[in-house]
This record gives sequence, structure tokens and C-alpha cells, in this order.
Amino acid sequence: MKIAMGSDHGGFALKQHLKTYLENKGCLVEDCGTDSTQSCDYPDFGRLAAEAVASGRCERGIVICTTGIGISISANKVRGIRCALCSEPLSAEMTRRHNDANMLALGGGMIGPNMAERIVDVFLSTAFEGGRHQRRVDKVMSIEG
Ligand SMILES: O=C(CO)[C@H](O)[C@H](O)[C@H](O)COP(=O)(O)O
Repeated sequence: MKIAMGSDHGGFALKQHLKTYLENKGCLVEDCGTDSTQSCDYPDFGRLAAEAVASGRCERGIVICTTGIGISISANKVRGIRCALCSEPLSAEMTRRHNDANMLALGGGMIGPNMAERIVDVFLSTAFEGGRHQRRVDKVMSIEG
């Protein structure tokens, strides 16, 4: 699976950790930056990662800032993106099963690397259930116009 990753300075350390973790599991990672802990702006990197997913170049995306909030808002502004901010595995499972989320947002200042690995594992391995949830996802996407 090819995964787009993006972070600001607040998510940089966790992005680097998860990038190595995912590559060791055999995933291909498109790293959309940032590439240091120097202060930067989360919309720039949330947008790049979201565009990599929306274009079809990557199947899923993971974006990280200090809280995960700003970068999830940014990713969700890109047409075709359903980005869910999760801080524990059950939310990651449910957003795949019910929302068909194609991007995951994490808070680098909110959770540690072990919890992040557990959330990412569930997010990447859980299938969308379809059925009544497809109708609702279609309605969500129709809001984009
Ligand atoms: O956008 C955020 C919160 O919604 C992110 O957590 C950012 O990483 C944070 O705002 C960055 O703040 P900083 O004081 O410039 O490090």
C-alpha cells in the first residue's frame, strides 16, 4: 500500500517514526514534508498529502500536527478527502468501517509512538462496510458540490 504522509514541525518526530515503522512493514511512503522541526505551517503539508491521496497516487494518507486538528481541517478542504482525527484505535476502526476515511490525522503532542502505531495498524487494516454507510458517505461527499 502506498501512503502519503505530511506534518508540520509539531508532528515531524511522529511522522519520522511512523514512516520508518510503515516502511519496515513493506508500505511505500510518499513523504510530503516537512523535513525538520523548524516552525512551518500545517496547511501546506496537509494539502500536499491530501492531494496525493485525492489524485489516486496514494491509497491512504496520514497527517500529523501538534494536536492533529489544524492539519485534519486542512486535508478535509481537498475534494475527495475524508480525514479523521483519532487518538485511540476504536475511532480509527469505526472511521474505516462507517466513514470510509481515506486519511488519518494524529496529534504528535497528544499521543505517543506506540499508541500511534496501534491506531495506524487498525486504520490500514480495516475495511469499509458499505451498505447503509455508503449512502451516508455519498451524502457527505455531495456536500462538496
Ligand atoms: O494546528 C494545530 C492545532 O490545530 C497544530 O497543532 C499546530 O501544530 C500548532 O498550532 C503549531 O503551533 P506552534 O505554537 O506554532 O508550534
